[in-house]
Amino acid sequence: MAEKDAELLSPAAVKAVLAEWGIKPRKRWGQHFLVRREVLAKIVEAAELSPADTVVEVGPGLGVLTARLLEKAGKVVAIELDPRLEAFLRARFGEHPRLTLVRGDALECDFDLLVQEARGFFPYKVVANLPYYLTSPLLLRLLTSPWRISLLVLMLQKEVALRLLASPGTKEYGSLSLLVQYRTLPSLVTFVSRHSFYPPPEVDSAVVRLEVRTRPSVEVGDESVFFGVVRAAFAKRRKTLLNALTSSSLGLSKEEWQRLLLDAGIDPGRRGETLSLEEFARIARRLQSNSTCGEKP
Ligand SMILES: C[S@@+](CC[C@H](N)C(=O)[O-])C[C@H]1O[C@@H](n2cnc3c(N)ncnc32)[C@H](O)[C@@H]1O
Repeated sequence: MAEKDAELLSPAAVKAVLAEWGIKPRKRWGQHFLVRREVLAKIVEAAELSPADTVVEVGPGLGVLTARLLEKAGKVVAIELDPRLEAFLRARFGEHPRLTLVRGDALECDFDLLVQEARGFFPYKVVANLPYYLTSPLLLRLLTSPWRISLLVLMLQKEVALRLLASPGTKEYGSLSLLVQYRTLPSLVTFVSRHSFYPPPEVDSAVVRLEVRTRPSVEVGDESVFFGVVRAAFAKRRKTLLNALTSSSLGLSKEEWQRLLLDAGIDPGRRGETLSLEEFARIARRLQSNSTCGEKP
């Protein structure tokens, strides 16, 4: 296995294996294979794996990361969409006793159920070099499902990584930053050049580590109200918070929003992108206390 690994860590080796198996990489499935040993090492290190860990890997591809996860973790559940790569992986890993290979779309899978079926341990970790098109929908699903995940270590497009880590008032800050920072403690592991992949993508990447919080970072009451306020504020980035909220479907008049924002200690003339998580939470809590009293402000 070690020898085979070494072979798959150069563009020439990956190219040759793909040709041998008649696999043409599909751009729309984000098939850019990692060929840098140091990056693999950083991903595995950031996941802090032990034999007590179960890892779900999304998109194992040719299995370079899978092999390293298997060296450190107790169990690995790998979900691959492409039947051609699934066939390759089955040949590569054989009947590995600690690997469960699932052929399917990660967006359709219930991760908790897969781990349970694989007799894995909870909470588990998610480690993946993600196809770019999948990043936002998958993150949304992973962070809004009641699944028992303790940590995510993900390779994603650099620009998306910067959005996850962004602070209020920056152009990268948006609803994805808020969701991630609400649910997790995010940190940057490393930036990764496009030349670390074969075939190289058109953008650079980054690895991020998202430590899932046991409790969200702020008290928001009903989360659907909180995320409704966040979505409304960012739907019209150029508008003031007052105008963005008034034109949303949240149901208050301009005067009502004006009063609610002032009561929450927030200047209605600010833009949504300048508000911190705590300030959004304050608006959401006010909105809920209004409606539970049956009285509009
Ligand atoms: C960026 S490549 C990473 C491959 C490998 N892990 C590596 O690091 O070299 C993304 C992988 O995700 C797979 N993939 C794409 N869409 C997927 C989906 N919806 N569910 C599961 N796997 C998917 C692709 O076929 C590909 O193997």
